[in-house]
Amino acid sequence: MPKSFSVIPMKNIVLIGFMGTGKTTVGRLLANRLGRPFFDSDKKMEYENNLSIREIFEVYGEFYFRQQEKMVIAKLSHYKNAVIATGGGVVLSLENMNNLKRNGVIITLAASVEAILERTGRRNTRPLLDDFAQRERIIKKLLKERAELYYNADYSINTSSKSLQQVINEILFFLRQGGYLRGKR
Ligand SMILES: Nc1ncnc2c1ncn2[C@@H]1O[C@H](COP(=O)(O)OP(=O)(O)O)[C@@H](O)[C@H]1O
Ligand SMILES: O=C(O)C1=C[C@@H](OP(=O)(O)O)[C@@H](O)[C@H](O)C1
Ligand SMILES: [Mg+2]
Repeated sequence: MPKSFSVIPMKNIVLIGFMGTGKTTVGRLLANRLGRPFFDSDKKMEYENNLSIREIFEVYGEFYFRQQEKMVIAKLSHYKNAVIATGGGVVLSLENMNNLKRNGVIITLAASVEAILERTGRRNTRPLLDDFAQRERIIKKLLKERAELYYNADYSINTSSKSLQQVINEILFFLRQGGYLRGKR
């Protein structure tokens, strides 16, 4: 019998949620905390295409981006013990969600329009929010379209007025309560 807990295959911890809710940042910190590998579907797509997300949108368009996203999610879903941050639009595909759920516990990060505006305004890396004058309207529209899809999760956290550390502690509490973590961590 292996002594180390880490070799026991465990579910992936998958973060979903709208742009700017903190998936990439929280995912990386959580993975460090748990000593698990971290993957971000956008980063993996950028690496595999040798293009930034912005370039993929500009050169090939959103449809191609969504196809690439599906391929990356299908690959990541075969991993074990990982923390996976997804892009905000991953919920648009039921195939993505079914893949992620097969071996993952799904956690939604949510945030108010104000927090999303503030957090996504720091760096202009999201092609869907390029039109600066229309950002608030676009965020509200997309949130409305997707709201129900983000409920497709095992747990949900409103991060609006929480620090990164508070968000991580809340995730850890949920994971421990749910028996998703084994060992001392
Ligand atoms: N709870 C939080 N409190 C304050 N800032 C946050 C919080 N969560 C994320 N951020 C910041 O918001 C920005 C967007 O976060 P990011 O992880 O890229 O979100 P996502 O991957 O969900 O789009 C980053 O600058 C990040 O540091
Ligand atoms: O919501 C979306 O459709 C998108 C979210 C982005 O990821 P983040 O949620 O990490 O910003 C990125 O995948 C792309 O710009 C499209
Ligand atoms: Mg991200």
